[in-house]
Amino acid sequence: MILEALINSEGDVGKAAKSIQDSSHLLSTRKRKAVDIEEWVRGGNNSQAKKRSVTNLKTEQSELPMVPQLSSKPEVSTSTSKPASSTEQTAHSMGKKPTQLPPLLLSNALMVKEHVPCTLHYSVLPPELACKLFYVMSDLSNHWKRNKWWLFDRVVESPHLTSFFARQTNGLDDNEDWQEAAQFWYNGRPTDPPQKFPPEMEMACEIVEKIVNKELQTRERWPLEWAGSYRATDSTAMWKANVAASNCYRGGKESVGFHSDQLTYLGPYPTIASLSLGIRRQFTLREVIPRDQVMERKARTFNVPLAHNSEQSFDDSFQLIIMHAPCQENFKHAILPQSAIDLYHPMIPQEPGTPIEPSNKRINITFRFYRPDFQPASIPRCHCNVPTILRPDMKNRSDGKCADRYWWTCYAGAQNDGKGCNFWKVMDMDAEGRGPCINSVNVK
Ligand SMILES: O=C(O)CCC(=O)C(=O)O
Ligand SMILES: [Fe+2]
Repeated sequence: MILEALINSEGDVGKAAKSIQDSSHLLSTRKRKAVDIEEWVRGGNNSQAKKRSVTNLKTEQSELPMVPQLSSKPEVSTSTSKPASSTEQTAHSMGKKPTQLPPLLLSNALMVKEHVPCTLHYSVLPPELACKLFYVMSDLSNHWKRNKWWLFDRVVESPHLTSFFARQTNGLDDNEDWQEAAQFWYNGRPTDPPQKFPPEMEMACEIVEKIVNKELQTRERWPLEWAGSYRATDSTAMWKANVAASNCYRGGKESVGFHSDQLTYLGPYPTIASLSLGIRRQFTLREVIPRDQVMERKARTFNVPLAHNSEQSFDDSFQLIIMHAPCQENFKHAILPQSAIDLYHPMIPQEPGTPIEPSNKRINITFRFYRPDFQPASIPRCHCNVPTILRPDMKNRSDGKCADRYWWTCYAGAQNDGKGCNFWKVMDMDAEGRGPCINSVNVK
């Protein structure tokens, strides 16, 4: 409903807020309205969010990627879009959301594979490497930051710490200056120069790449996936990581709300390999129901417990989850706050001869491939002269299976008092000279 109000008011946040206020579909108290906005930020229908009081919201806002574009009014022809039927429009304008089913616990790798476009992998790293990597990242995280952006009339912060790393080379050639040459943008502003992969992260990445490539051999490929060649000793390599985003959650309260990862530099149908170290937390996935199926399908939430690498003796100890295509297009994911946690007991002390200190931290490293055909220089700019972001049209999946349309939209508002422009453009892979993609090289 909030997104619709924004569209109807041509991206004017003030007008949108006023129309929501006037709407008879929302409850009348200010408190309830704030909770609705929170639900929207988190992707909606989250019973935990419903229970939280307004005063908690400030510390529990989710990170940027899930915030819909603040100016979503199309300024180019939408002739490729499928008009909503009147029933859908009525359902949508009444703010109806698909009924939720109770969450399903995916407690083993088979269940994960069956229900979501992800795979789970056990005991990925040698236990000592996993422990050392935890210590390295935990120390580095003392200097990490919370993401900040504008939401309506206030600045919000991500409820966890985050940092960005770039690998020595870009995965395509020996160019070691690639990250200095590339100015990435995030949250509507240029990012700080990325850090280099520490040696332990590089070792972990090489192991993760092998697992991802083995898995990809067995999977269906999607038309717009990258199909270029990688610099790899293994000629069968279908995926390389050249960047990593890392998150640190201290205790059970730190979290990340429902979002799908920004595709601006990843391109459509990315593969993202997400490694968990430290305390066990639950990874939650929720399908986004296409608009034309809202009346007949129910949305389900899936919970996947993710544990530290070295807990290999337990059957339910997972440490690497690979989000395959089309996870970002069809699902949102989150690490929701939890009231109780078990401390992590590292297997070796940080310094030889010192006592082992239990920790309440979870470190997550998501290894990603930034595509050469989605380099910063090739990203269209909006009327604010800020690089746009690439968003999948999750709600209008015409075959009901995957997004077939992506938009470039203004994101300048995230750093500019919430004020962006109306820029909105359909991404056209061929016309923009992007690729090669799986569909153009005829690989199944
Ligand atoms: O911590 C996690 O497992 C998820 C992190 C995440 O979703 C992200 O970095 O985009
Ligand atoms: Fe994410």
